[in-house]
Amino acid sequence: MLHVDAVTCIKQERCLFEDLSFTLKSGEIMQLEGPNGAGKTSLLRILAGFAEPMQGQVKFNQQCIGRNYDEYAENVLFIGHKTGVNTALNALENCQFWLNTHGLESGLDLYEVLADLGLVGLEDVPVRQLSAGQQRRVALARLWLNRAPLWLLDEPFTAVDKKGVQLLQQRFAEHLASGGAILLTSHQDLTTHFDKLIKLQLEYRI
Ligand SMILES: Nc1ncnc2c1ncn2[C@@H]1O[C@H](COP(=O)(O)OP(=O)(O)OP(=O)(O)O)[C@@H](O)[C@H]1O
Repeated sequence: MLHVDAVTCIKQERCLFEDLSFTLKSGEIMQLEGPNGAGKTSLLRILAGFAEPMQGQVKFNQQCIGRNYDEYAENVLFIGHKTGVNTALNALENCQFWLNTHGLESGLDLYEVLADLGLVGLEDVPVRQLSAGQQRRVALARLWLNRAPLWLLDEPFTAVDKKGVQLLQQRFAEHLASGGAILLTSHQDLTTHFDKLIKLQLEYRI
């Protein structure tokens, strides 16, 4: 699904990674590990097409992602540190917005999705009035609303409690079983066993 070919990234005259190559196939989950500043977010942003690598290529289904970016964007779900949630809107309105912008009629009961995420009774509260973990849960509702096969998730468990982490990993398993692929950064180990878990370590280079 995703093919990273000899990618190099330099920021502020520091080489974060050089000649990095790997493949992520359907059904596989990759955890990017490494110390703060190693370049995990920088790599995810390159894979999402938000930043250009200094050298190398990123291919999705054999095609360079820049070649038909709009098509690629439909196939990838990126959830970064900035969650993309409109905090002036409530959880339900955010979900409706995501469904509308992706042109999806999911047929899902949004109240049910938000209930699964532990947001019962909070659907109508502006997101800015929710706790950090609850705001993160609203952002992660996109994992239930999106049909993109490739998920790029930057620290998805930040501020999420243990039960929430379990729920997310359950969702990951469903996504992988239906042919999706996931690349995530996380400073904590996954607690669910995934048969096809690949770990990629980025070192802090000086
Ligand atoms: N917007 C930016 N402008 C310039 N340099 C940046 C920018 N963002 C990050 N960097 C540089 O790139 C390096 C790698 O940052 P990055 O966010 O990719 O690391 P990370 O491995 O995701 O770290 P963390 O674990 O803290 O999230 C940083 O040390 C910083 O010097």
